[in-house]
Amino acid sequence: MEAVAHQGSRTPLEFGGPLGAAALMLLLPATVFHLLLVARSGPARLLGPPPCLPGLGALWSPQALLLWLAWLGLQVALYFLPARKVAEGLELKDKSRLQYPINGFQALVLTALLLGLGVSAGLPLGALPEMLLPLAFAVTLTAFLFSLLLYLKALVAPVSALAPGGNSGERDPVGSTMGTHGGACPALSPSCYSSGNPIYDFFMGRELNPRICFLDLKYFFELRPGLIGWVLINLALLVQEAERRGSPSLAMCLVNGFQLLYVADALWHEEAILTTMDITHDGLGFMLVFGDVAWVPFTYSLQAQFLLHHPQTLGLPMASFICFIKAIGYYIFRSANSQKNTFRKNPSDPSVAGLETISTATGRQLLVSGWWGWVRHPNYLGDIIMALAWSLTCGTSHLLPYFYVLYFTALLVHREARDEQHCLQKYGLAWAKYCRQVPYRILPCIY
Ligand SMILES: NC(=O)C1=CN([C@@H]2O[C@H](COP(=O)(O)OP(=O)(O)OC[C@H]3O[C@@H](n4cnc5c(N)ncnc54)[C@H](OP(=O)(O)O)[C@@H]3O)[C@@H](O)[C@H]2O)C=CC1
Ligand SMILES: CC(C)CCC[C@@H](C)[C@H]1CC=C2C3=C(CC[C@@]21C)[C@@]1(C)CC[C@H](O)C[C@@H]1CC3
Repeated sequence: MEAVAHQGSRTPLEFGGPLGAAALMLLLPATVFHLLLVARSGPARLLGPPPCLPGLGALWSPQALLLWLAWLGLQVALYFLPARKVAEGLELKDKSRLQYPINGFQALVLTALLLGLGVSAGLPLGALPEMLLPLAFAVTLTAFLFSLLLYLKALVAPVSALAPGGNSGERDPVGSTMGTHGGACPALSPSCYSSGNPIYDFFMGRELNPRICFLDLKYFFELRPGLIGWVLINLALLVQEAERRGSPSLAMCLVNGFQLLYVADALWHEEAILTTMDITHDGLGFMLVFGDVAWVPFTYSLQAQFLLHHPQTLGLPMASFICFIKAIGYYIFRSANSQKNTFRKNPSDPSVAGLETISTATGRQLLVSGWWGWVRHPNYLGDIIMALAWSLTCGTSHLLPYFYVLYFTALLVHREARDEQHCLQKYGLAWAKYCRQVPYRILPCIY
């Protein structure tokens, strides 16, 4: 995922430029299908070939497409229900701020209630695991189609609506935009917000906050259909395991509980997503659309998929040890995220007022003690520790369930590098000082 410079440009393109983007557009869906196939195979080899390649008949199912569209429709409807709060996003280029409903947790609870009603009325939830392959196929097709519509929409969007980054349109400190055609280009020229390569722009996305009325597509996709869909798939795998074996295993219950906690936590702290680089910086293109709706539900449920086909007996001592690891990871993840969010909202809040800070030229401050004085991304460390706990529920006989830990570590290392660049641009010398005071990025004394 090394950055390459576009010809004549001053801003490097990400993910290896157009070639890398094209390769990822093939590789990411191929990985989803590979994992779905090997998880149900006897040897469950992460690196081996899948037992057999499915034909179009096994992939294409109109029912799966209908099910996916119905799920999407349900999540859209829940998005429009009255929210406990309407939050404002960060200030945009034209000085306006967008509004976002804070009702993701409510959507999760209502989905659970509707599902409960459905199951008591005879909905065969345990049949869902048999549909994972055609479902993933339908979701992948719609992700391609939807990204194409977004790409076309961005062609007619005003320049003020285009993403400042992800497509080599980073702002330099004097307000012009470092474009792709060599030298600084005028901030209002659309070509400054495009790599000039349709494949790259399709992959990275160009429009920052595409909306259909009040429906903010990026915010919606990042938190609703895929994230809640992940919990639903896990639950369906648990139900099928109970149907096959009389009761769900301890390992399956732990994975379901841990990942439900993770999703519920994200939805409970939904407002925090508004300051992430995905929302404030990246365009909405294939990477995020596919990542949100296909990659998250179908690969993040890998441990539960593996457990259905490869039952593990987990003794109480091992289960307690795994719960302990999960608790440590969650504690670091949640306290670090909350400390920064509280500090950003109100630096004089008693819980953060005593922490040491560095002032920056923007008027904002950086924490240099507490969690953020330990390493520069304590929340990533907590997240990786939790990922390890999820995989440990699957035992140590196979590498496959550890795919998530490996992928996730790579994702966060790459994300940390991108965030570092943004912070260096934003905070300049103050960021360099922070890096000197807190030299390690994610893992104390090592990285
Ligand atoms: N499960 C998954 O697939 C994924 C999970 N995640 C998780 O989502 C959460 C959010 O991650 P992400 O958005 O990447 O990044 P962070 O929440 O770590 O946010 C980074 C931002 O925090 C601010 N910041 C950095 N250092 C300091 C400091 N010392 N003091 C004050 N502010 C600071 C900067 O923004 P500013 O100064 O502008 O406020 C920086 O850009 C994490 O817990 C991560 O683990 C993320 C990606 C994928
Ligand atoms: C397909 C590619 C390999 C990359 C896709 C990336 C996406 C899967 C992730 C980008 C940022 C994400 C965040 C979350 C889920 C994964 C994606 C969408 C969270 C919502 C997970 C829960 C956390 O509490 C907040 C995260 C914010 C970023």
